This record gives sequence, C-alpha cells and structure tokens, in this order.
Amino acid sequence: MRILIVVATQPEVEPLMQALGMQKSDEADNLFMPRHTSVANCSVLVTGAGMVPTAFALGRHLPHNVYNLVINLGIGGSFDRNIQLGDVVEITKDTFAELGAEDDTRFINIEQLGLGASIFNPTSSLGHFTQKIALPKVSSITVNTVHGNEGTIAGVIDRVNPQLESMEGAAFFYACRELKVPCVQIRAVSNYVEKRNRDNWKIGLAVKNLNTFALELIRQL
Ligand SMILES: O=C(O)c1cccc(C(=O)CC[C@H]2O[C@@H](n3cnc4c(=O)[nH]cnc43)[C@H](O)[C@@H]2O)c1
Repeated sequence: MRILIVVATQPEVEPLMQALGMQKSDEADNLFMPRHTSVANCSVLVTGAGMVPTAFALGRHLPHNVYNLVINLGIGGSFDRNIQLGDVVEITKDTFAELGAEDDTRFINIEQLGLGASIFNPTSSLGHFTQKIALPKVSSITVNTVHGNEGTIAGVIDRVNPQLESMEGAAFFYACRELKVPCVQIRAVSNYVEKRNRDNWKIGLAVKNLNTFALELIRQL
C-alpha cells in the first residue's frame, strides 16, 4: 500500500520521520522517503503553510505519482471546548471560510455569489482502511488569517459553526478531489481559537499525539 503524508511544516511530523528513517528524495527538495524501503511504503511531502502552497505542491506531485491513500497530518486550533488540547481528530468536512464577498457587515459566501464551492469533504475515510482505530469526526474551516480576535471569532462561529481551523485542510481536500486520489485529514489540537496568546498553545503535546497516532496507523495499513 503506497501512502503519502502531506504536511505544512516538517516539525509537525519530525518524530514520524525519525522513526521511519526518512531522508530527502532525489526527486524534490520537499519530498522525503524512508532510507530503507522495507520500513514502510510511505513518503512525506512538506508543502509549506497555507492553502496556496498546499494546492500547488499537490498539483505538481500527484499527477506523476500513484498512491492508495494520501493523508494530511497537522496541528490545528479548536473552537470546540469539548475537544481537549492534544486530542487527535479526523476532519470530515472543511470550509474555505473567507471565500466570498462583503456586503457591508454581511458576508456573502461563494455559493451565494454563484461563483463556486467553499465546502469540501475527504474522498475517503479512516474507517475505509482500518476498523482497528477510530477518531472523533469533526468539521473544520481553512483560513489565511489565524483567528485571534474575539469579534471575528464570534462572527465565524455564527456563520459557519466550525469545530476546528487550519490553514490547509480545504485546499488539501480540493486538490485530492480534483486529482481523484483517496484522502483523509487528521489533526491534533494545539490550541483553542481565542484572543491570541501563544503561551497557551500546546504544540509539543499535539505533535507528540499526532505522530504516535500516525505511526500506529501506518503500521495498521
Ligand atoms: O513553533 C513550533 O515549534 C512549531 C512546531 C510545529 C508546527 C508549528 C506551526 O506553526 C504549525 C503551523 C500550522 O498549524 C496549523 N494551526 C495551528 N493552530 C492553528 C489555528 O489556531 N488556526 C489555524 N491554523 C492553525 C496551521 O495549519 C499551520 O499550517 C510551530
């Protein structure tokens, strides 16, 4: 089974890359493969943070490579206080929350404008590949600007009511759908979406839990 892990930044999957003995591939600077192919049939594509780098990296890589499953791994912020910092979740719906137009104080989404779609789903699911490990299924939004203001946070909750946010998820789903590749998105919660306070972020915990889960998943597949 050929697996591609897609990640915004290398530190988010560094423990997994160490455990699988990954090294830079000859093919591209942002692609990593196990030094010994017997370890796992799994590559890592580091895209850079944000939706444009993610879509571009996937649009360049996927047409020339065949995978049975493409997994977006990353950390994210939670709007939902029932989700604990460090929890690992499966994203089953992701929305480009800023895609649209302002009409004074009213937001008109891209569907209402008749110019396209803002909501995307994974082309596969964890449950399709394994019954042995399951995660809570949550909805997310994808943003260019990480929320850190109480007014804009209240606004997006009122409009979209998301549980999580990231800077890549919906672009990942979009690219995989367009290129007809089975995909899932797994995130670990590093912070709550609130008035910005980096001291409250638990990036280390989120990265540890994300990588523990990902290694177990790769062993199951
Ligand atoms: O500073 C570090 O040590 C460090 C280690 C690993 C990753 C980072 C990042 O900055 C990752 C950026 C990545 O995180 C996602 N993210 C995390 N929280 C949020 C949020 O509240 N809203 C939106 N995105 C979030 C995002 O997908 C970034 O690409 C730092």
